[in-house]
Amino acid sequence: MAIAGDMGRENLNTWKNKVNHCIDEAKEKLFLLSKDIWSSPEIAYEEKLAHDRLVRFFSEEKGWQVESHYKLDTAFRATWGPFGGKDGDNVVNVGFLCEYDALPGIGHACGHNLIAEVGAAAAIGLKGVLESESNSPVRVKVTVLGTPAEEDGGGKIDLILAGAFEGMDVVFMAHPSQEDAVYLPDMAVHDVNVKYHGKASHAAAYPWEGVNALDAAVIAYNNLSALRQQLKPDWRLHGIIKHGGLKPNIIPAYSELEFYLRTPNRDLSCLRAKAEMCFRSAAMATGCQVDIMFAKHEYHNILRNTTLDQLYEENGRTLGMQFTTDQNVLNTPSGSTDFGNVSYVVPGIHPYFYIGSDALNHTEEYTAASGAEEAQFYTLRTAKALAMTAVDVLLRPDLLKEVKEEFAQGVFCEQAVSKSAPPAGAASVPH
Ligand SMILES: NCCC[C@H](NC(=O)CCN)C(=O)O
Repeated sequence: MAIAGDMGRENLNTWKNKVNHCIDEAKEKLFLLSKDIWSSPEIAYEEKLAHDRLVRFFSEEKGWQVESHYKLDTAFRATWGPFGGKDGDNVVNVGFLCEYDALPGIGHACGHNLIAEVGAAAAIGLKGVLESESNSPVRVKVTVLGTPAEEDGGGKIDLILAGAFEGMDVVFMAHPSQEDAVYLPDMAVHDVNVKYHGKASHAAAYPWEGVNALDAAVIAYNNLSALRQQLKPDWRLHGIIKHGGLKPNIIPAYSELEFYLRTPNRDLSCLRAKAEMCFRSAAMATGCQVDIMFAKHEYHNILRNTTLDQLYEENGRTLGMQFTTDQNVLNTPSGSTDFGNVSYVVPGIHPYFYIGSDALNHTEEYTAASGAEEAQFYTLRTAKALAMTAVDVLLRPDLLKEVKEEFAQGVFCEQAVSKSAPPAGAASVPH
């Protein structure tokens, strides 16, 4: 990777130091932003307070154009620029993503308040250096997208379909974890909701008149547990019984399950077909009617961009990050994210970051860690590494071209591998 002649390493370092300085200067208000989001956890598509708080944050900053309720009720967009370069130059549009949805019952147990903070901090850092350096060789626009509903539904996929990512050249976000990792293998996932309809009856007086929907749910659950043993080691299949009846002496007329089906790449069709047989056979065994409703969106696996990964790692190291080398962590399928779909439409990165705690995501301990002051150092360090990587993309000649070439090649290869994968945002499949 080359460094510009007249914009050599010294200049690059000056820019990066300024980025870090701007982020440090804003640290109090960034912590307040994060803490406010953390204190009022809201689930997917209901992040009204978080939306309003982030909109207020960017409206109070100078120079940002802020669009509330941008294409979705709880999404927003804040843009700054174009700035620098010469009139008529191509504009490089750098995107930072904020997530801010919480989990039901346990609040910000995945630390999405910190994702919002990282996105806001990195954007402020990049804008800060561009403003203070009047000689930006490229014409730059900074875009912050507030993307709701990562834990459920896939707000980023809604936004992709609504055109919100059009015109972006590169996109950055980071996710809290137990370690710093440039990349962890996030999987494709398709959520499915299953309802069994039976017939109520007195469970002791005339049980033979009933059709037991809870039995159907339990049989389906067991079918899927048996299926799991036959699946590839890197596939995942897991779920809950959401409704299982009202009272022991009423044969349950209704039950409901929710399952997530995951594979390492976008072709979920085989797992979907196998799971469907499990659900249908349980209906047949019990005489229930079944409704199988797949979620409207599938999440894709993340398409890696190693050019960006490498830069992020270099920048992170200069800030003292120690990236995990544990092969178990690096190669074990982690969860899923709707950033996977973004990674197929815009080149980008989604590194993971340590937040000062060994607690595991989706636990109450992680909720506490996400709101703790200790997480702040790591969160801002991550924002700095992202913004520094954006500086590399802007200042190093031909780097953006390299990033885009790798992206195009990656999309092409993935398409060849999973020819049968449905397009992003495939319609829900009622049965
Ligand atoms: N229904 C989609 C679930 C997404 C969820 N995401 C996370 O936990 C964020 C960390 N990757 C998941 O269960 O993977």
